[in-house]
Amino acid sequence: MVLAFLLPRLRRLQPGRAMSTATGSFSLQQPLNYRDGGRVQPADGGQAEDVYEPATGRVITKLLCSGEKEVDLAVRSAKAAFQTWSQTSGMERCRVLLEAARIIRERRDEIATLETINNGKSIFEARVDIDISWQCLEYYAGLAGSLAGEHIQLPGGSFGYTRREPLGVCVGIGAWNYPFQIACWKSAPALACGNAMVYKPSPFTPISVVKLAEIFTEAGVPKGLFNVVQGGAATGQFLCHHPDVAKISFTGSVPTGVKIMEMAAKGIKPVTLELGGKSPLIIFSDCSLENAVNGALMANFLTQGEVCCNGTRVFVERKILDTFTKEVVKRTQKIKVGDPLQEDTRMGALINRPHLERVQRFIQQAKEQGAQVLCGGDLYVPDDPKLKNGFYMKPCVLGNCRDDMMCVQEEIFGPVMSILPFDTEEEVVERANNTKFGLAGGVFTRDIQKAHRVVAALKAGMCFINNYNISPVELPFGGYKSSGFGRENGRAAIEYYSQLKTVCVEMGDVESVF
Ligand SMILES: NC(=O)C1=CN([C@@H]2O[C@H](COP(=O)(O)OP(=O)(O)OC[C@H]3O[C@@H](n4cnc5c(N)ncnc54)[C@H](O)[C@@H]3O)[C@@H](O)[C@H]2O)C=CC1
Ligand SMILES: C[N+](C)(C)CCCC(=O)O
Repeated sequence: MVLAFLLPRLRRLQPGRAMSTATGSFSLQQPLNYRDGGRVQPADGGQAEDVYEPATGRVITKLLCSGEKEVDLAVRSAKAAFQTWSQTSGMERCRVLLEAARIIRERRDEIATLETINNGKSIFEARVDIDISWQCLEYYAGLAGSLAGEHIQLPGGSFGYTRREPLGVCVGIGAWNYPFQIACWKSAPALACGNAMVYKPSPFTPISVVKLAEIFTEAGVPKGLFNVVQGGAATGQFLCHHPDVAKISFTGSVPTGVKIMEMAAKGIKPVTLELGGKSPLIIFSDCSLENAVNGALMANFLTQGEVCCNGTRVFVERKILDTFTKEVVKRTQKIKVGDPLQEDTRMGALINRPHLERVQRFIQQAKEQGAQVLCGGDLYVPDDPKLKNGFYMKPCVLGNCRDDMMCVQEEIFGPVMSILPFDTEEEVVERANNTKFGLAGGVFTRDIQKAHRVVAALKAGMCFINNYNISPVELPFGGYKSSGFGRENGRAAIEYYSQLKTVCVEMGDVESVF
């Protein structure tokens, strides 16, 4: 069972507060910025952008982009909240974060519904995202009380100790594929460590993060500790350049990651970069075929394939190429695409029209370069008239692929799997690593030595053996090479939201050199 890791946690779920919004009926008038404990209109900027419901192509609200003044107000407010929050004990922070986790769990359906409306992913998946989100808050709540330094003995009874201190106002900049979850992956460790955060979601998905801000306030974080500013690149730049910002954690594309690092360099600000990928999934002939097929679907088709760590280069040992491919194609054709708020839908709509067209161009180019479309790839227009203008396509499996094709080299960020045959372990490891990215990788085999040997050789930050794309919050997540650096989740993230102070204590007299 691919989702088995979640089941013990899901059993603890309280019944969700049901939300009955139907696709095509949602609209929002409330302001989308959040500052000092409430929703506000931005103080300046004000350029309006349409926000869409991908399932129908409708505009559901307008986003007002924040200008320099608004960004400054948000950072100032966070700085003031930091003064009190950073002085609380870890146990106090733990209690507040646990309360926030509890509220998210209670409003799971409501938040998942908003996420589905604004992102286009199926409600089934959105609920899993929200579960991972509250688990993340619970996890860092648990760590908050035990953040500690070391005590080191020195000669003559002298000693030193280290303190793990917060950084100050951290900036989170998120992508549109996991709007609520990305905000939790950043804010939970940031707040647990005693920091404040100003968060800027993607302008495509501005809605659910404001709910998170409201929940933090309700749970008892000081006003201003978690502020939201809305906008695109210009707003992001104001944030990155702000002198009172201590750290930037970014999730998004490689080109933007480069710009973020350049801006951070000017202020000597530490950065966490969670960037794109083109990860390999290696299927050996001695695998459990059923698990490998399930794994390949998990690795390619969650959130319409708009997942950074997707295993989109599926290397299959030639001996089982035909059997594996046949089964993967059969299962892919059965994926129910359509209204994402329907309980039995498993693939919704892509984020917007330009992105859908970009994915289509990749498929067209793949065909021109000699790949064979084994299934899907075409636009899909559901029968339901209200979905006619939605951004749907059928999940696609490409055969006859070669390593030099664009579809195998570039991140498509859509539901497109490329199948590549291989003959030997040595060969496949070399080909798997032959990429500028290094976010994730996976291997399916029953041979445990081979499994560990292969993942040890993969140049990627997040490797899976006999599964793919599950995300226990206890495990660090992040990339190698152009996929970025720094880690989210797990104990490792603490290091990226705190700084170490060393205190050297003299118990004797000063022996001066002079
Ligand atoms: N490694 C990871 O954890 C993840 C990586 N991604 C990557 O993100 C990409 C898709 O997301 P997009 O939102 O299209 O990426 P993007 O890079 O266009 O935008 C990401 C965020 O950065 C902001 N931004 C854009 N230009 C900026 C600038 N000059 N200064 C400051 N902020 C700026 C955007 O408004 C948005 O909030 C894919 O390449 C994907 O691989 C997406 C999700 C997770
Ligand atoms: C949740 N998971 C593992 C499927 C994806 C997380 C990374 C991302 O934001 O794309």
